[in-house]
Amino acid sequence: MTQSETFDMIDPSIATEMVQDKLVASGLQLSQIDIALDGKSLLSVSLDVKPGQIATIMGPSGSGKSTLLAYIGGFLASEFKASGKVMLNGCDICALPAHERKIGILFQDPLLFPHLSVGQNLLFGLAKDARGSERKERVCATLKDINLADFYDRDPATLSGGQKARVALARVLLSQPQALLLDEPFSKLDASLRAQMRQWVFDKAKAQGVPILLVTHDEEDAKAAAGPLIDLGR
Ligand SMILES: Nc1ncnc2c1ncn2[C@@H]1O[C@H](COP(=O)(O)OP(=O)(O)OP(=O)(O)O)[C@@H](O)[C@H]1O
Repeated sequence: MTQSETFDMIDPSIATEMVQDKLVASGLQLSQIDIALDGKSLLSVSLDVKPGQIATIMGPSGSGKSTLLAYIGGFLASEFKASGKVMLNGCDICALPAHERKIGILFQDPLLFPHLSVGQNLLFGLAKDARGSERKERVCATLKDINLADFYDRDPATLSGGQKARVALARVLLSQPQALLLDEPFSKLDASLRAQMRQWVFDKAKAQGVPILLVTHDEEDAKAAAGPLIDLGR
């Protein structure tokens, strides 16, 4: 039975509501997330991040920013007690293991596979739907996009910090995640590269309609993100 046949069988007003429910549910919703450590509440958060929107998480050191990302990503350490719902594009992902959540994550220190070239690192990130020669073409187009056109065969160990950050971000985006969690990914870059990278990743995420959660200490990042802001220190 097709979806429209299913809708034909029920009251049209209910069908409209169902369609609207689906539209409202796209993006990333955190509902009453409560995380505690050693019996004490660490954070309580509710947040709605729409497709292509960038939400910023700020707060002092130790306030739980990385812990919140770990909960959403599905790799929270067992020392924490957590409750609350994480909905991604209409699905409750809390019961899924990390590798099935379709969430891209990027940390402060970009990790590239040292035994693979830059191009092979990007091939590894590429979503499985791309095939054969199309795979290499997409990787080469991406390298051009991040101003590293001649870097396909380069050893990642020979890259500068900014170049590594660009490759790591590109690899995450090539996997076509449904949401992106960024844990201070620009903090080791100098001011001009930081602004350039920030713009690049925000533009890409907007184009792909991916909701982003950005952990940062930088007011400029928060201003550029221009989405909802959660301050865990308040
Ligand atoms: N595996 C763990 N076991 C026990 N406590 C932990 C664990 N990981 C983190 N913590 C504690 O949880 C609290 C929140 O840590 P978290 O790393 O989320 O803070 P943060 O806001 O990201 O800090 P920063 O800005 O310094 O990175 C801290 O008190 C930290 O010591």
